[in-house]
Amino acid sequence: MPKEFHYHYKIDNSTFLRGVPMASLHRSAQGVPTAPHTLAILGCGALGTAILLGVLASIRAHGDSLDENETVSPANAVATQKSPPSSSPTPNNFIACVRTAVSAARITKALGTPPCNVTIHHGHDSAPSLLDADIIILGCQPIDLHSCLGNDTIKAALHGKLVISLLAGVTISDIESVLGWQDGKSYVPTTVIRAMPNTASVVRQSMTVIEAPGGTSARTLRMVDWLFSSIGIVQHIPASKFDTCTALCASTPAFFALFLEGLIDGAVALGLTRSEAQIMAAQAMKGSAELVLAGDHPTKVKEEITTPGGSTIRGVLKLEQGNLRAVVAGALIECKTAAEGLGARNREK
Ligand SMILES: NC(=O)C1=CN([C@@H]2O[C@H](COP(=O)(O)OP(=O)(O)OC[C@H]3O[C@@H](n4cnc5c(N)ncnc54)[C@H](OP(=O)(O)O)[C@@H]3O)[C@@H](O)[C@H]2O)C=CC1
Ligand SMILES: O=C(O)[C@@H]1CCC=N1
Repeated sequence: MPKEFHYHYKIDNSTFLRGVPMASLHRSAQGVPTAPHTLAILGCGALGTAILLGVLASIRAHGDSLDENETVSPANAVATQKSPPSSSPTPNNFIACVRTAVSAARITKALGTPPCNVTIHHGHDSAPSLLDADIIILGCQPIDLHSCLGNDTIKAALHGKLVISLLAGVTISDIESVLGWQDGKSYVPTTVIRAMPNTASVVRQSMTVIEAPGGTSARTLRMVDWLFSSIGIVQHIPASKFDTCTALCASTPAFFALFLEGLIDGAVALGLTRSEAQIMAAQAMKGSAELVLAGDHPTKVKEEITTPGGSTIRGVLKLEQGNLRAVVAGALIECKTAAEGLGARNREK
């Protein structure tokens, strides 16, 4: 039987209630502390850790009231939360579950000294830790869905709770069928929602799409919107668009990273240092994105820079010799198809 380990972080010397620093207890409108609310990340890998760090940073930025007035909210986002749900408790207690000690150490290192209560659990049976959780973010690889959720102790620990799946290509019904009880009962007592953030969650700049089945309670929707809008922008989408949005929201940071690498290599070839080129290229990319988020069409951004007979159009035409836009569109389509495949592969198990 594998050994299970727990690491508890105590941030200051304040009194702890069920492991939660008194200073971090959520207060209702009347100023009365509500019960601790626990968010677990089952499969706290690259993305789970980015979300955990982003949410903790959000809480740090807003103090013990968890007031979320600072959330990113562009005019065209369908759903963003500017404030935490007043009628539902927001998480103030966190559990990160992974399989291996190496991954637990990675999270420990990433957390540094967090001003919040976090428990890290590693081992192959996360069920005891999940008993304490109210909301579970599922962050394992799609191929690990069955090994992660498939045993009865885990299912029992999830009974009646909210599961937010990050898994690419894995549908809500895929998860519900894994959670279905083996004794023949057809109902699924766990609420399952899909969310597709990206690794910019760690700097609270994620683009997260959410699929919530009809009938999801308003309270649950407020909670999920608050959670992901605390680390970026949130948009609700139907199931039919999910794989496309997975490619567009979750995979494209890797595309942009490639573009940045090309720019940096070019700048280095021209004599800049890598570090100065990196900041300049990334800030130029960020500023361009901000212009589009502020309402400028990409064509306008391009046309305002390409002065007649100028230098920029020469570079743009060079990119078009490489068929840039068609290549990028094709890469996105490939990504979407591959995301669908991740789910299908899982169903064959
Ligand atoms: N990376 C990204 O940018 C994005 C990823 N996604 C989706 O998010 C999910 C996670 O991706 P990513 O973070 O990159 O993957 P990782 O491989 O980095 O993380 C997966 C984690 O799950 C843990 N795990 C697996 N099985 C169990 C188990 N039975 N109990 C507890 N922990 C378990 C692993 O632990 P251990 O390390 O100890 O083995 C690992 O830490 C995937 O489904 C992916 O499709 C979605 C959007 C973006
Ligand atoms: O590449 C992957 O498998 C995951 C899914 C979306 C982003 N990263």
